[in-house]
Amino acid sequence: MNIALLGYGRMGKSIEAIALDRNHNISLKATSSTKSFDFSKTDVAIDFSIPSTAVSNIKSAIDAGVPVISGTTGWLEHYNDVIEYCKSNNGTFLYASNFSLGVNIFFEINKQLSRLMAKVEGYNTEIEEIHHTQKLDAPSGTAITLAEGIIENTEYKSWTLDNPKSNEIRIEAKRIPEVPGTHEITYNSEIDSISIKHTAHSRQGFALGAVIAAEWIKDKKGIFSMKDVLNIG
Ligand SMILES: NC(=O)C1=CN([C@@H]2O[C@H](COP(=O)(O)OP(=O)(O)OC[C@H]3O[C@@H](n4cnc5c(N)ncnc54)[C@H](OP(=O)(O)O)[C@@H]3O)[C@@H](O)[C@H]2O)C=CC1
Ligand SMILES: O=C(O)C1=N[C@H](C(=O)O)C[C@H](O)C1
Repeated sequence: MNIALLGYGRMGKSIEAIALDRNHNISLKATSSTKSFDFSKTDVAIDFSIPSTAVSNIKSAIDAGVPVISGTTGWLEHYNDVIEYCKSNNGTFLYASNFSLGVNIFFEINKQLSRLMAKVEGYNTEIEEIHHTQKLDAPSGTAITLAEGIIENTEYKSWTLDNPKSNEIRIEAKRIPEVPGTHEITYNSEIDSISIKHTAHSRQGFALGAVIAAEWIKDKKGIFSMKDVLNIG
């Protein structure tokens, strides 16, 4: 399969290594200096770029009739617009805030724990995420997905990075050099605390998940998520 990399930074390069290892070719390596994208030899596009350019990258692939997956975070206020664009152009699109298998299992554990915690009183929920200091967005896309999983099952209505109201989940975003991505959810009461935590040891899990998603989506039409790819949840 021929893969276009829309973004050739830390993730683009990790994806390239895994894609080549799985006998794929890289048809395009786009960076901030790439003027236009030539998709003529591309089967699937993978966008891991920056928040301000993700939407136009995704739409370019849809315009070219190329299935596109995106792992770029920090652009989700435009998610519905992209979905409408994809549907009206009969395109193929998959977004995941986190492509790693471990985190996608963690998303399901988070939802199950939140269902249990909704049945008891006296606990406050907090999410902590830690990433490297080059990260442009806060909170992480993964932390937002975790918060949404809790909101779905509890009385919480939204999340905040600031002082939380009683119906808000506080997300603390820490930036520490070289950390690939750590997420922890804690339920605190006066009596005890319950925590679940996922720690990425490298970017390999994100990159492998993205290549697996690209292989899966190649000949499909529509809007998908990692739940479709991994058949979990
Ligand atoms: N969903 C997931 O599993 C994961 C998501 N991410 C997310 O992926 C994104 C990328 O992360 P990371 O690789 O670490 O970031 P980097 O900063 O290392 O890479 C970003 C890349 O995007 C390129 N870029 C900038 N503008 C454009 C443009 N207009 N068109 C095409 N490419 C462009 C940059 O070009 P240049 O080199 O010229 O600056 C660079 O190559 C982030 O949003 C991050 O949060 C990260 C890990 C996992
Ligand atoms: O920027 C990163 O590095 C990461 N971003 C994603 C996010 O915002 O959740 C996924 C992963 O945690 C690494």
